[in-house]
Amino acid sequence: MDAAAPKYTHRQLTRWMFKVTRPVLAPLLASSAARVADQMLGVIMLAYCGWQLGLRLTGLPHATLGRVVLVLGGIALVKAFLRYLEQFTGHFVAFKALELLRREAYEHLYPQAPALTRSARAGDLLVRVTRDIDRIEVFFAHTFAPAVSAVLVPILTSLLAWYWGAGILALLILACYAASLAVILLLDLGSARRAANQTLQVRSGIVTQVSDIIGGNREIRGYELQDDFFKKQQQAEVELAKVTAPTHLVLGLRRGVTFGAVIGMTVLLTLVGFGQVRAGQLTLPVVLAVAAGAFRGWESVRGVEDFSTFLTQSFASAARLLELTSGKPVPEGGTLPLPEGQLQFTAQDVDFYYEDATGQAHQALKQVSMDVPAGQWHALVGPTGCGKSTLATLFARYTDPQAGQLLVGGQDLRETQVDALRSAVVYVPQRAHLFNDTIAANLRLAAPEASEPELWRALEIAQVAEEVRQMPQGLETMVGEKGTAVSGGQRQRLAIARAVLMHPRALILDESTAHLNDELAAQVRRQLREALPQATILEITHRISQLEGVQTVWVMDQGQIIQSGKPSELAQQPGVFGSLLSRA
Ligand SMILES: Nc1ncnc2c1ncn2[C@@H]1O[C@H](COP(=O)(O)OP(=O)(O)OP(=O)(O)O)[C@@H](O)[C@H]1O
Repeated sequence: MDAAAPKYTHRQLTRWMFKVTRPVLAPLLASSAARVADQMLGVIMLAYCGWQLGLRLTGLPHATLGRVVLVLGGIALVKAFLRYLEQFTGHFVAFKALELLRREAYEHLYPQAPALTRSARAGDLLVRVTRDIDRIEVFFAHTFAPAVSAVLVPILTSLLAWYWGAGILALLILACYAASLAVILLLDLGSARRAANQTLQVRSGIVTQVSDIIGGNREIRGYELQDDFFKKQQQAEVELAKVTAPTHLVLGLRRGVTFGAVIGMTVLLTLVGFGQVRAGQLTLPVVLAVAAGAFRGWESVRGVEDFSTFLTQSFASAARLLELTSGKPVPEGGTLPLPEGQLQFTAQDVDFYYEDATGQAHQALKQVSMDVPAGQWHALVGPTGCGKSTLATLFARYTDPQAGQLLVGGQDLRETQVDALRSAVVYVPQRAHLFNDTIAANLRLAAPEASEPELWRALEIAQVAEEVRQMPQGLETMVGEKGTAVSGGQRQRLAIARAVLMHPRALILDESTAHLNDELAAQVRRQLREALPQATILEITHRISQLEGVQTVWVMDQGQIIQSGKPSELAQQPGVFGSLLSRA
């Protein structure tokens, strides 16, 4: 997946962000109002100081120092309260926006799984649902209120100047603010936006690398590849420094421009103001009040500096998240209940393609047609990578084929209710995932109401009960992250036990006994057959010499079914099955 942002316009992204975070719009407005009021009080404070200084310099009646301090202290108190209000509502908005965005992401991810998780890079996915969401949150925390105050504070400041009779100075303030805003925003376009997109891409690559390193730690140590991986990480860091350089250049330039502009504006206002004082059109206190107030009001424009940086990053992140959440839910539709009775499966002229990271399609299944008779045990065999798992996941409707049709009990899978299908047709994947929880909790994922005796029964069928009994914590044993605290064979049998608890009408076992010795594997198969006498069982296996009780075997090669029949018949015929058998 590419992190390219231009897929969506800023308008589309803004509309999407506001749509997702609609519930926080009211506090967002409150936060913005508090910010504007706070900054305007800042303007008034400094203008008051300028005014009092002007009165003193011109010998006009002025307030005592104590009174000035009292007035400033009073304003400061209100200002502090407004600042607190802005921060409080701003943080409320930010955390609520985080929650809403996360919910939006996960709500859209689940319907796309498991097709999405089969193809997306796990690290990149992780970055999108964590870092990208954090960046979008910044849009609400640091972007909206500064944008509002950057527009309103200059207008209100110049209105104040106009109210004091300094019309020309008011116009000058507006012109200076507008020019600076334009420069800041223009300096941000182009290179900075591209840099933000590239940065996200590189960062996502780094996270993918890190998750790869953590996952493949044993291999890296085993093959002594630490230096290679370290160098790879270093290269990525260098790349990151390279792509972030334009952003830093723009930031530095902008900081210089804004600092120069604030000084320039204050000097200009003072000079023009003095001219007007000399011409008798304005008084010195007004000029000093306006110049000081305008100087303070600059804070609002400075906020735009940060805001435009955050905005660029937020848009880039929003584009990546929107791309993820707008992925097509797989599968869709399906209103018919599952047909009654034993389940028969049919594939008719099925083609399936995987898309790689560059968007190129690779065909995994070619014109596959097969009939899996109901209520018997069948096997799917073939060399590695020939398409067995792909075909099996299509029967559980993890995803849909690009061409052809799949039927269950004579009914199109696309027309069948997905929930009904998934609770009746259970696919036990090659690398079944165990969650970092107890054995009991992992089993109850399939059947939350299952009693302890039911759990033990399922474990017995899967031939793992004895081992669990011997564990000090028994059913309460933690399986560790990704089930690393149990052996590969135990993990597989726990996954089988979990499937058994669903009382499936059809079971697809994808190399589910690969880690077991022949004898244990045969026991598991026998127990399963006894426990699920009516179920249709399709087993993907490399254990080709152990197909006792198997009615039909399909042999696949390079995405096609090339042989099918009873194992004993196929063993007599020339072909792939015979040669696989001779090697077994
Ligand atoms: N998520 C994926 N993205 C891209 N290509 C994939 C993906 N999964 C599988 N493939 C490719 O599709 C083809 C069929 O893969 P599949 O896993 O179905 O084969 P298999 O027969 O089950 O292999 P094995 O016996 O090794 O498990 C292979 O060429 C594989 O590289």
